Amino acid sequence: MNEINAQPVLVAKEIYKTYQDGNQSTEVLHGVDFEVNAGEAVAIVGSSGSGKSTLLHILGGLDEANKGTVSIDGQAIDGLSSKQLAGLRNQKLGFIYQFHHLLGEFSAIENVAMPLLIAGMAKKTAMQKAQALLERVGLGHRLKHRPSELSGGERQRTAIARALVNEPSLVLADEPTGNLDSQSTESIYQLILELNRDLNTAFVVVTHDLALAAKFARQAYMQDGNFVSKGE
Ligand SMILES: Nc1ncnc2c1ncn2[C@@H]1O[C@H](COP(=O)(O)OP(=O)(O)OP(=O)(O)O)[C@@H](O)[C@H]1O
Repeated sequence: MNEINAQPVLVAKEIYKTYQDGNQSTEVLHGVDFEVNAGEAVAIVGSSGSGKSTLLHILGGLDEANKGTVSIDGQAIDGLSSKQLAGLRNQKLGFIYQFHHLLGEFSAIENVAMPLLIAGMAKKTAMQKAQALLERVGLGHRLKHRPSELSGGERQRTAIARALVNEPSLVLADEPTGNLDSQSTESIYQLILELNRDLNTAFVVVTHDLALAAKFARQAYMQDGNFVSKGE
């Protein structure tokens, strides 16, 4: 890894999160520290309820911590207005969820172009970029298909193309293959790792599957709301 690559793209310090449910409050993250370098591929693993999704939401600015700081590419996200945060998310981050969240009334290429159009890019250029990425994820023959006309694996490939179209520094993925069969799961992980290598985009992927996590350069293990060393 060279000097430039070693810059952190994400720094989270002392993250605490408490959920309030009526009178009952439950602390689910207890002072989590987490750092990701540019171009790194990290898998977060841990048992159900250990706090993986909660942490990922906070890292992506989709949810707020009660305490602690998160910086993306050197910029603190705490204290940003919702408009500034939306702008930062659009520029710096990509998200892939278990469910694809594609817009049903739009084609694959339109779905992928959407973040660029939102960011103000001219439609022709946005569509060209979207097409190039869909070709890169193996969907050059499905550009005009709507989500309902795609297979589960194809929908997730479209969602991956959409997450990458803004050339983010970091992609956050929460169980991106949770709804897919084992063959599609394998090929989606293969694709994620290829894109990580080729585009030098950092990926943080939450999975409960240790065999899939092992394919990543680094594994981070969560247990009861904090990271632990392997085997703890
Ligand atoms: N909105 C909420 N309100 C109250 N408690 C919540 C809320 N969201 C999550 N929790 C609780 O926080 C804890 C951590 O949940 P989280 O979804 O982060 O875990 P996880 O490790 O991602 O689990 P899984 O692998 O099952 O998705 C769980 O005990 C969960 O019940």
